[in-house]
Amino acid sequence: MSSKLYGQMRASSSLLKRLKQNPWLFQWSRSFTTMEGHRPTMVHKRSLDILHDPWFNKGTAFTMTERDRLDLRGLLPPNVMSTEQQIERFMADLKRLEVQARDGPSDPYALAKWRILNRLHDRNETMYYNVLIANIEEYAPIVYTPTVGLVCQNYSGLFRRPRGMYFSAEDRGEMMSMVYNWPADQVDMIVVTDGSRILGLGDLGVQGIGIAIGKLDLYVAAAGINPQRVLPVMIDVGTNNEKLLKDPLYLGLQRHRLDGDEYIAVVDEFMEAVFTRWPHVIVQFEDFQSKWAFKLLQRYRTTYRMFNDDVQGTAGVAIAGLLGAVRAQGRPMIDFPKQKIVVAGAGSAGIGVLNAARKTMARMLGNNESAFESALRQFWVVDANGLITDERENIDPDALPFARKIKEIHRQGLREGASLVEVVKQVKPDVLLGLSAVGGLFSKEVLEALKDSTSTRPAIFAMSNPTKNAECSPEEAFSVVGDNIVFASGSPFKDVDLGNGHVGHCNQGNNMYLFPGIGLGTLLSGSRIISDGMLQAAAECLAAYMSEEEVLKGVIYPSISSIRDITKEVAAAVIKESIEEDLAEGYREMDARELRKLSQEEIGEYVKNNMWSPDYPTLVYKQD
Ligand SMILES: NC(=O)C1=CN([C@@H]2O[C@H](COP(=O)(O)OP(=O)(O)OC[C@H]3O[C@@H](n4cnc5c(N)ncnc54)[C@H](O)[C@@H]3O)[C@@H](O)[C@H]2O)C=CC1
Ligand SMILES: CC(=O)C(=O)O
Ligand SMILES: [Mg+2]
Repeated sequence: MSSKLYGQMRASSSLLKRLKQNPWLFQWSRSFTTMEGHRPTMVHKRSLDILHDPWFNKGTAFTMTERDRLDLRGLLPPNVMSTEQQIERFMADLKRLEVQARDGPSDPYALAKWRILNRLHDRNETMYYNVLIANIEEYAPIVYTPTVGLVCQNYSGLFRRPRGMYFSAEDRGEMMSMVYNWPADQVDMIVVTDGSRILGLGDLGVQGIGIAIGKLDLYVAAAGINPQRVLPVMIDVGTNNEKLLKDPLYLGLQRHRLDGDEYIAVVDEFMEAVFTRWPHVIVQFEDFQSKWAFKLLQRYRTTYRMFNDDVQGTAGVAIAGLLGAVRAQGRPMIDFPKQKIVVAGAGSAGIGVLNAARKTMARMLGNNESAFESALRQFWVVDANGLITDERENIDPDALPFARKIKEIHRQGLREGASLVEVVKQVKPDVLLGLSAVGGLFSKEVLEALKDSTSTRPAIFAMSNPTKNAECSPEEAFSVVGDNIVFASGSPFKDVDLGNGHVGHCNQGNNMYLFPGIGLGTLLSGSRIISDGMLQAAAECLAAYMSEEEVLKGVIYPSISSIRDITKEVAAAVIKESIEEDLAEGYREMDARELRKLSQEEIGEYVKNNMWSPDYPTLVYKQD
């Protein structure tokens, strides 16, 4: 105890008296003076308990040695901040909010709403999910696209309390033990990203954890996964975003991304660690750059319960929408293989959609090799370098099957690298689908060209996220191409008033209609892996969800207000398929044999009964 403080205490007889009567006050004063004297403070807690205790929490300022001593490694972003930096980060964020509230995005208060919801999430999960579920239409655009994009872009400023785990390149060799720093013994769902391609916003490094949190919010709200059993994960292998590399307040590793075998070794170690601690967990890969999205999917999909949402979830949602667009023309779904489809964007999402659409067409055409080959003639793929043909040098192997033969293309009046507008003019497609991350790519000229479509009802899918990356808005589409189109976008837009009491319907074509059901169905079936058949069953279920009357009105996806119901149906379809493929091993007391005995209706009940609802449980105190 410092002599100065001791002297002050002696001088205060009333304080001494109070100290004698209240020993805890004495303890407090001792710990205060020891802190003054830089002697350690004893704490009787570790891990998240420390971070959730405002008395002891230092947040991002915990040093690495303290993080190891207190079981905090992995529970905080890896860059250790000084006190000054912490304050600077907070102040910079506060200022940013003021600017955004003045002249920010379309909803200037979106970020402020996110903060308020996030604070509630930190304080009271049951209430948070109650609010989210009851107001899903209003708040999905806040916790998910588009606002989650803004949140990720500003995450280093917004970060307050940790949520989820960070496995960084600096944690190599430690992951198997640090996974035990997570307090929950049971984890059902992990959403993991490496932050390399967040929505259409590019490499956001460690800040991409926001997307994993947003996706898991939908897992809880739509699929009824217990919020205590979800885990958002960031694998921080560095960033190639030069702005973040130069920003002293950036919370992630400030080094260029690991690549090649070093990168794979980190992801391998993470997968091994989480499946060792939680053998039944399901891992959703989210927003990995295409370079790794396909490779990691192939690497893990036959050994682990995992899927890639951008490749596989998006594909299923697109197939459901494409089949809806055929029905909206008043034609049977079986006419799908006759559709001419121009796809702008050949990344993880675009190629995922193309592969699934090709397979669906091939199945409808007889499911043989020639059907598989002839289906390819229905697609024209345009990327940043224009139309992809077999004349293209250094073609991405995943895009190769969709490269058009140059002779055929010349006959159509096209060439290698032809622009999107040229392609639309020559092909006159039934469908124009964008997964390019380029806002406004479907320019007035492109949309004008689509007016010559040979379809009775052209379909436009502007699927890139967030809102500013949409290839066009519904207003632009309806006003240029005409009232008789089908329109879908990845982020939500309002319906368009076409005048005379008519409404141009804006569908939200987003993988949120499938991933929660794929996860829930896999969990409740206890399927060993997530097969193509299970994903196909999910897509078909979504396609069949819309009534004839709805699709004829151009409504090809459900309203988000029914997301819990559609998720339940999708989960049931996934379970049924996993039983048929003999992959289901059961879940808890519902073993594989019992599962096989369930009727369609009983599977539906089983799903419903296992969905978590935000009701306060009765609490009983138990001493240690
Ligand atoms: N609606 C939904 O459910 C989903 C939407 N997305 C969105 O799709 C977009 C793309 O995602 P990824 O495929 O993973 O990205 P990516 O970066 O792997 O691929 C982007 C592709 O667009 C191409 N591209 C760039 N400029 C172009 C141009 N001017 N014209 C034509 N193509 C161009 C690139 O060459 C590349 O092939 C993102 O905005 C993402 O938010 C992704 C998954 C789901
Ligand atoms: C929706 C989604 O997964 C994406 O834009 O990446
Ligand atoms: Mg994604």
